[in-house]
Amino acid sequence: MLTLDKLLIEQDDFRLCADLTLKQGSCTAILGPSGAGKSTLLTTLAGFLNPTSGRLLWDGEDIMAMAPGLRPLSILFQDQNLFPHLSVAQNLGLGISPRPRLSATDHARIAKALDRVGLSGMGARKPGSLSGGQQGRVALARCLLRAKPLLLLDEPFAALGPALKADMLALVAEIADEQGTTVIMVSHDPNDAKALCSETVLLADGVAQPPRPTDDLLADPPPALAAYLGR
Ligand SMILES: Nc1ncnc2c1ncn2[C@@H]1O[C@H](COP(=O)(O)OP(=O)(O)OP(=O)(O)O)[C@@H](O)[C@H]1O
Repeated sequence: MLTLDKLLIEQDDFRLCADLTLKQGSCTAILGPSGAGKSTLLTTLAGFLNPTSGRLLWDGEDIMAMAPGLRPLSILFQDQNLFPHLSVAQNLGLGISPRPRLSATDHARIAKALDRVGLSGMGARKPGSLSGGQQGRVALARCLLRAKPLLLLDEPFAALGPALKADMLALVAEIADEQGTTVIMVSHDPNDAKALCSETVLLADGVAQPPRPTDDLLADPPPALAAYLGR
């Protein structure tokens, strides 16, 4: 269970309060107008930004004092964060260990992860020689290898066409299901929320509201969400 306990995030004159709980293994979308603080919230969960006050608990343990790399989570951004000078396999190796030299076991795990995301045999390629969709798969494979219990997605597939994006969301759902991962996904597209997330947190007017069933929220959106959806 992930608990945002009276979290207050402030940046200059921006303020966001979050007091809510996400169930283990759940998949939650974060929807809200531009500038509402969706990315800021993920950045705070990931440990790159300190909140002004409040606690962040994973399974009852306060993880706020943990450095980003030690938190029980992986984060996937739109730009995928792949190192261009490293091969796909080396990029994936960084998900397992910071050592430059990988063991035979590491190589076997990397090959299996590549296979899982449909990129068998592409380990020697450089990210620049892959399509955007393939790069997304590599980044997802790296999260798979890290095998952290929490996966944060900040619009990672926004640049992909609708069919590819749907494929990637389906793959995330499958992998999260297999690993029992708790997923939090920022998106601008309510259809993404519907496709992947049974629950949605609405961010508006400085508040992250407790999660509600996505279908209910979209069928009867509160005014801030209705305005955002153009209804
Ligand atoms: N480094 C920063 N310093 C000060 N304010 C910031 C900083 N980064 C973001 N903000 C402000 O925080 C607020 C939330 O920004 P954020 O990027 O989290 O919103 P968002 O909901 O993800 O928006 P979008 O949907 O447009 O990506 C905005 O008002 C933004 O101007």
